[in-house]
Amino acid sequence: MERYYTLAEGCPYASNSTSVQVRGGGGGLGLLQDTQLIETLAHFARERIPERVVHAKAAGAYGDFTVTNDCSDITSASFLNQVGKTTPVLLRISTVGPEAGSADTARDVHGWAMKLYTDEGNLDWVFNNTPVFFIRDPIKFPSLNRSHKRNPQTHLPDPNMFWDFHVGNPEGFHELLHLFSDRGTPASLRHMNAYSGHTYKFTTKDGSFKYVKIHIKTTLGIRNLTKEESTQLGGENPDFLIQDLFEAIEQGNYPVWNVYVQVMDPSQAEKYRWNIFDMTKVWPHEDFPLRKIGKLTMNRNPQNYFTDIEQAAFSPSTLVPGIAPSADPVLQARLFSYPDAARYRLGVNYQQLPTNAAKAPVYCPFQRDGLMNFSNNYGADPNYVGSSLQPTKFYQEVKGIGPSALSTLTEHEQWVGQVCSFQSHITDEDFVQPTALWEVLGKEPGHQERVFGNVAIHLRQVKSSRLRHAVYDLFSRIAPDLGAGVQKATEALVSS
Ligand code: HEM
Repeated sequence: MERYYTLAEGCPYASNSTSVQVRGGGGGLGLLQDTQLIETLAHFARERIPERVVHAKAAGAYGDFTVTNDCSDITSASFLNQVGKTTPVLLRISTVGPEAGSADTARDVHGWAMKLYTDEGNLDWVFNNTPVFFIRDPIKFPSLNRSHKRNPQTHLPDPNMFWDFHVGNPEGFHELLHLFSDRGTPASLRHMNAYSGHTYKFTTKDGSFKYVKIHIKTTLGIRNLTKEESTQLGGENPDFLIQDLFEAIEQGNYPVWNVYVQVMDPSQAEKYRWNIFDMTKVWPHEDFPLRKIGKLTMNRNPQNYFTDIEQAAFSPSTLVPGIAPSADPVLQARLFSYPDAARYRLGVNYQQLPTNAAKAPVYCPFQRDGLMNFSNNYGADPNYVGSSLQPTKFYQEVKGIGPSALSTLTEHEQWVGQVCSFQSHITDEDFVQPTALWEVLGKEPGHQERVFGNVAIHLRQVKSSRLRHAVYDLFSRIAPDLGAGVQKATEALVSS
């Protein structure tokens, strides 16, 4: 049958050329009975949903994760239990601070949110393109982001606020060095890495676990923009990165990443130089080499950006058996914050939206009703857990998993409790890894000099000389030549 337009309830939509009016005297009065006009205006005014408070601007794509190497010795995760096993994936790559309409080539950390639709439920990897973060105490997160966003009076991005926050919270200088290196302006999302940053746990069926950090590395090589290129592209094509990814996939030029883990035994964590719950630190590869587990291929563009990408909700708390959060306080806070954000942004039944719905069977009859519930709402099933009238098993009973090896776990948990008071102290140790990063940048000709200019163009806008000098002092704690180079480049611009 030939298709024709209808209203949302199905009534044929007559035509779009005239609204129903009482005409006379050269004008026309609208009628309440013109449902077509009222519906179209009312729906238009409600088309927008709140944009994400951070990570608003993004590209998205679908693809597959495939296991390439056996890792059943460190995790019981079903999607990882067989070489060659493939899991469908949704990926959303974002900038962090600026709004949805901003230029995606602007200098920023880039978010990497991945939903793996595994056969034991969804797993979200909500990562960044940097292996460390600005803070290690989650209570600072809203202040951090407000300082990167707009001034409450001028409504302008404000470098005074930005550097004021970071001088007051110098644990972020490791991440700042990443941000103001070339890595802060990727030339393409296909040529970019991503990192869990946080320590996670890979668990096995006997209840034992390893600590892991996850690395996703492009097979295409890293490519970055200079500040001149990123500024020019920001003006000429503010959607440059989205377009690059979309067109590459459209042309069958599918980007591929390898996925690795660094693996640490809990006993090693207790003796390690760096606190493994401190997200301003990495585990150097010479201490914990990368172990390959899989590969990721992005091979399908969204059919509809709003339903596939904008309505997607990712959370570090969306986990599957075999992967668990560590005691990193920032990660712990994130486990709460993302579902909370999704309930606000998308509504309480956001898990039912097609892009968020698990492909594995879901049976959650104790979570029902609520606004915009569009499932069958579990019909007549009991709405409380453990009914004897309609008995339902738990995962352990179905899978035959025994009690955990609790003795070692308990001892380790005591250690975990003791080491979690590290957040507010800054010591010289906090500058050791940034110094190592500075030396790595030095191996690439011109990169260190570009960092001077990248910081200077931003820091020059700070009015307070005291604040600018506090920034130079902190960069000097990483490396005297870094502090001096930033100072020289910045002050030259200030006095020009
Ligand atoms: C205390 C620390 C943090 C808090 C409270 C926090 C909170 C949030 C919130 C509220 C959103 C918006 C979610 C939405 O509206 O759907 C978000 C998005 C995001 N965050 Fe965080 N965040 C934190 C740290 C981090 C870290 C350390 C990473 C990376 C390792 C990260 C990666 C992301 C990504 C990739 C997104 C975008 C998700 C998407 O594409 O929908 N965040 N975060």
